[in-house]
Amino acid sequence: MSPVIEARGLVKRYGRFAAVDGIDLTVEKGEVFGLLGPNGSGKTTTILLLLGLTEPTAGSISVLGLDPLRQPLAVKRRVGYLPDQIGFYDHLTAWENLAFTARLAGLISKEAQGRIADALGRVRLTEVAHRRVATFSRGMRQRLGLAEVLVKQAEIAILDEPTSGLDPQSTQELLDLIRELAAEGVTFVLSSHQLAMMQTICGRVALFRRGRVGLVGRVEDLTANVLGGTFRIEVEIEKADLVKVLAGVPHVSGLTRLQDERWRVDAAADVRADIARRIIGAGGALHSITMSQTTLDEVYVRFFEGENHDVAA
Ligand SMILES: Nc1ncnc2c1ncn2[C@@H]1O[C@H](COP(=O)(O)OP(=O)(O)OP(=O)(O)O)[C@@H](O)[C@H]1O
Repeated sequence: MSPVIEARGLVKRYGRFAAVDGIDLTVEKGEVFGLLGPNGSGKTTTILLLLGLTEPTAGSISVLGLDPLRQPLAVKRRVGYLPDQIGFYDHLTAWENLAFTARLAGLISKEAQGRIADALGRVRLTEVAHRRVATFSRGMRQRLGLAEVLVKQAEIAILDEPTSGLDPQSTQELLDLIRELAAEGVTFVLSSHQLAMMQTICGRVALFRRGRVGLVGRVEDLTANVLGGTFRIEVEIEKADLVKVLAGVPHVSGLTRLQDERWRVDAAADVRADIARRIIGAGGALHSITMSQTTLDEVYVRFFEGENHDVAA
C-alpha cells in the first residue's frame, strides 16, 4: 500500500466555526475514493485544503509526499482538479486549451503535441479538437477535463460532481474512463451527491458529517456497520411463521414484514440455503428467495437519520 494522500487531525476554522473539524484521511495510489455528505459538511473545504488553496488551522496534510501549503506549485502540477464548473477558455478550441495546460506543465511543444493528440483520442474528442469549447456540451467539457489530467499526466485527479447534468450514456463513458485511468495508477477523489453513481465507481467512501468523517470504508463494510447486515434477503412464503422459523438462525440480524407473506431478512452472511431448508422443514411453501444488494443510498439515509444514535466510530 502506498498512500498518496494523508491528512491527520485536519482542522479549518472560519472564525469560531469549524468547517473541517479534525479529519483523518488516507487515500492509496490508484484508489477511487468518494467524499459524501450533506451540503456544508466540509467536503469542498477538505478538497481546497488538499490543493493548498486554503490554509489549515491545525493538522497536517501530505499529497504525493508534498505539503500543499509549502509546495503549492508542485502539487498543482501533479494533481488535476475539476471543479463543478470547469473553467476552460471558451473562446479557444479544445486543442488550444490543452496546449495552454501543457505550457503550464512545462512541456516542450513537440512532446505537448503528442500528448494532446493522445489525450483527445482517449476521451473521444479528436473530431472536435478544433472547435471552440463554448460550443461543447457538459459531457464534452467533462471529458476535456479528463484530457487535461492526461496531458499533464496528473497522478491524482480530484473531481467535484463529475457526472451531474450528464445523460446516462455520457455518465457511463466518463465512469469507464475513470476506471481505466485508475487501473493505470491514477488516484481519484470524487465528491458527489449522486449516490448510485458513487457506489458503482468508488472503492471506498468517506461519509462527512459536520466537518468530520463519520465513517470511512468500502460500501459493503459501511453497510454492515450502519445497517447491521451486509446481506438483504427477500423471502416470499406461505403456511409458515417466519419469526418462529428463523429463531436462532446464525447470522440473522433483522426481520421485517414487507407485505402479507413477503419478508426481508437482514443477515451478516448469505443464509439463503439455511432459510430455505428451515421453511420447507417447517412445512411451509417457499415461493421465492432472493438477495438484493444494499444501496449506498440506504446507508446514507440511515446514517444521517441516526444522528442521535451516533453510529459513527
Ligand atoms: N470562506 C468561508 N467563510 C466562512 N464559512 C465558510 C467558508 N467556506 C465554507 N464555509 C462554511 O463551511 C461549511 C462547509 O462548507 P463546504 O463547502 O466545505 O461544504 P460541502 O460539504 O462541500 O457542501 P456542498 O455539498 O454544498 O458542496 C459550510 O457551513 C460553509 O458555509
